[in-house]
Amino acid sequence: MAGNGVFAEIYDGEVEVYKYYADGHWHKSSSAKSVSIINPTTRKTQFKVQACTQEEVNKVMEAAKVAQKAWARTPLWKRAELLHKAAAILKEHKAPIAECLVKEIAKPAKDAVTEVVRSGDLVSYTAEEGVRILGEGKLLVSDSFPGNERSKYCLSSKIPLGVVLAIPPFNYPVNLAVSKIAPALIAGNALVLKPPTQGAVAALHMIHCFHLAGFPKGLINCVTGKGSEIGDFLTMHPGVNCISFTGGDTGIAISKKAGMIPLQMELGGKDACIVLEDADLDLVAANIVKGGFSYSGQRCTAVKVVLIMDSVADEVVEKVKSKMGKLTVGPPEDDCDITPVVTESSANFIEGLVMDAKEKGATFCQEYRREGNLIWPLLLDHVRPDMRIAWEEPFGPVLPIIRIQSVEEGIHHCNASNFGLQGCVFTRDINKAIMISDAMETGTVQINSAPARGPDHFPFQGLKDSGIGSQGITNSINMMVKVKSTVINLPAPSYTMG
Ligand SMILES: NC(=O)C1=CN([C@@H]2O[C@H](COP(=O)(O)OP(=O)(O)OC[C@H]3O[C@@H](n4cnc5c(N)ncnc54)[C@H](OP(=O)(O)O)[C@@H]3O)[C@@H](O)[C@H]2O)C=CC1
Ligand SMILES: O=C(O)[C@H](O)COP(=O)(O)O
Repeated sequence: MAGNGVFAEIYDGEVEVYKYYADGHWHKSSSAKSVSIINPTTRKTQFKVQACTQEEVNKVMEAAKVAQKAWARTPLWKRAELLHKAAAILKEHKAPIAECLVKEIAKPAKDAVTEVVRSGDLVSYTAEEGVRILGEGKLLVSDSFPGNERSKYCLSSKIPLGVVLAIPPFNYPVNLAVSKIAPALIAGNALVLKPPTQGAVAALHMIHCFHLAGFPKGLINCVTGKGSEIGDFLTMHPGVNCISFTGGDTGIAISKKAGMIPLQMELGGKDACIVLEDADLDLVAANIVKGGFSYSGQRCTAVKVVLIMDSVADEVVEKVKSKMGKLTVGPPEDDCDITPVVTESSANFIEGLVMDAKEKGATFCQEYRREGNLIWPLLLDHVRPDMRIAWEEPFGPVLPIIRIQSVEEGIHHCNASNFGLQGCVFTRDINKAIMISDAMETGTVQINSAPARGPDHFPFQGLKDSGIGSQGITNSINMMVKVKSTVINLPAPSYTMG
């Protein structure tokens, strides 16, 4: 059960508020204020977390800075050992953490468990990858540059950045937190996590698993509060040496305000699915349903617009409709496919897109139905570029289909988007697939499968408004270090003899 057993320490039962984590301990905020987490299904307060103060953030940053210096001196194999321990504890306690995900973000029960297990695996893989890539440096010799003899040896190695600020979004509050925490730690950095409000309690449980693993005090910290209230103070804090953020347009605002520090931004997407006439239409339909409706479309990598050749559109629409009819709709506890979207304002936003499409003449393949935050899956056919849903990201179970007359028209629509996260193309012709992939202005193109971030060691990046930098385990480790060179100057040129 959440907040019980080994997790009792993180909960203040008297006032029913979860504590925040700093300097190796669980604390109540001096603000005496809390932030409510609303269960998307019941629309009632499920949990409360501390509203941390600026003073508390200052203390966390100071402690993190001190702890980081000692951590950077900790042998790499020991850092990896602790990460492996945390991963095992996380997986051992998957049930109570998954329970939080069900209650806070209405993630279907089985997917909630998968998120925690995937997170444990990600932490272990990062430990292994870190040992490999951080254990190696480079030796450069000077005589490769014109005019030089071999009188200088340059040793370059990877050193930590300092304090990494991690801000994940609501849809993967555990997995997208550890995808920042583990690379930061293996690389010798300290970490301050600001979890999303919806998902904060799952994140606090996850942090407790790192606490139980025995990381040094002050190295890992988790401050809670509304992003709109403490977000700016955190992201503009002089103690922060790197920000790794996943979320929506907030990330664009952060990148304008942050100082001269490395940024890793994974933002929104409008992932297009381009379907050619020669595609395997059963495969297409299965991937449209999986890609468009998993976790009710609340994935940055969800299929968010289908661009389909007119000649095969009718057949695909029928196949998709038939598969959508089998999706179960209801509470996450029952492991339904479609569950309530995260907040009422999110449901209202989705409804706004649907009503705009209705007014402008889109074809509704199902009746629009909503109860509270629960929106039934909806396919909108004959969507045109003048409709908002052709461009905006619903982050809900509503999928537009735009019929195209040529592949060029599909590529043009995809590239006219301000987003450039992922996209996919369905065809049996690999040559065409490669050429379309090259033409699509997105960070990743999937051939004959729906977009997806995983496996978690694959590079994952967005172009344009979809992000800065690249994630994936290896890229995240490399992003959270800087290069240090030490140059050995020899008294005379020296050449290695054969
Ligand atoms: N490319 C990717 O990998 C992904 C992108 N996304 C995108 O994220 C969006 C949905 O996620 P959502 O969580 O609603 O995104 P938001 O951008 O609203 O929030 C993301 C995180 O930022 C915090 N935050 C809010 N305001 C500030 C601020 N001023 N300064 C610092 N942090 C702040 C939030 O905290 P709080 O909850 O307290 O407001 C939350 O932890 C969609 O657009 C989606 O496409 C989502 C997942 C993955
Ligand atoms: O937040 C998201 O939506 C993810 O980064 C996408 O992850 P997934 O493709 O594994 O669902």
